[in-house]
Amino acid sequence: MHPFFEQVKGKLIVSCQALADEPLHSAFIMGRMALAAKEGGAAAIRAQGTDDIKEIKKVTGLPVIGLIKRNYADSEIYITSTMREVEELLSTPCEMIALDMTDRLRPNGEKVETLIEKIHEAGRLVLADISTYEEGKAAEKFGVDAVSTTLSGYTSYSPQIEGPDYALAARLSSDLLVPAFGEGRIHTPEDLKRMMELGVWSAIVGSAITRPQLITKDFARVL
Ligand SMILES: CC(=O)N[C@H](C=O)[C@@H](O)[C@H](O)[C@H](O)COP(=O)(O)O
Repeated sequence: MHPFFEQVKGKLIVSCQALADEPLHSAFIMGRMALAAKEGGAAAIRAQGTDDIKEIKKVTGLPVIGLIKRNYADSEIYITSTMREVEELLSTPCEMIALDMTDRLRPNGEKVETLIEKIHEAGRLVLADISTYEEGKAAEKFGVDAVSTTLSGYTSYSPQIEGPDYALAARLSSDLLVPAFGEGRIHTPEDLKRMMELGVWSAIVGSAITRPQLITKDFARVL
């Protein structure tokens, strides 16, 4: 097994992302955010964009799951959609690349197999971001190294629930041979604990730690 998996087993992975329309959009700030996450006990970082990934690696030295969010007119897929994003990510030192592996058409009709092959040839790991159990099973067949519940609630056909998709995480953890990560709407330490107790390999927390505009909103809405 790749050392990455030993490093993150039973641990917290923190997603440090701020897109161009978010207040903290800046590689410098994401580097500092990731350093704070490291000080707090994060075992790895999930990050968006080549500048952020390079800065986070330099500042923290932690393992990084890289992705690029980019919208295309002919597809709903936006997380590492095409070979263009894969090649950009391969220019960074990230250990693992997260790919949308939902059952939806990719831009330009590109095939996910080609992307997986390219990533593996470069000696990196593939994380499948999925929204349903069936997509997780299919991703495993495609030869990915791990799956994450990232997109549950973000495809039209997955359950639209407020909290984390514990049921999906539990099912994937018990049925798949590859590690399953719990991700998406883990808002509190209690949520994280429950997710881990379901048997996930590790869990990824983003907004509740690294999107202060959303954290503030949560406080402000009770007033
Ligand atoms: C759906 C989507 O695009 N999720 C993105 C995936 O990279 C990120 O915006 C999330 O922050 C990440 O998945 C962690 O989830 P949460 O922020 O809920 O803890």
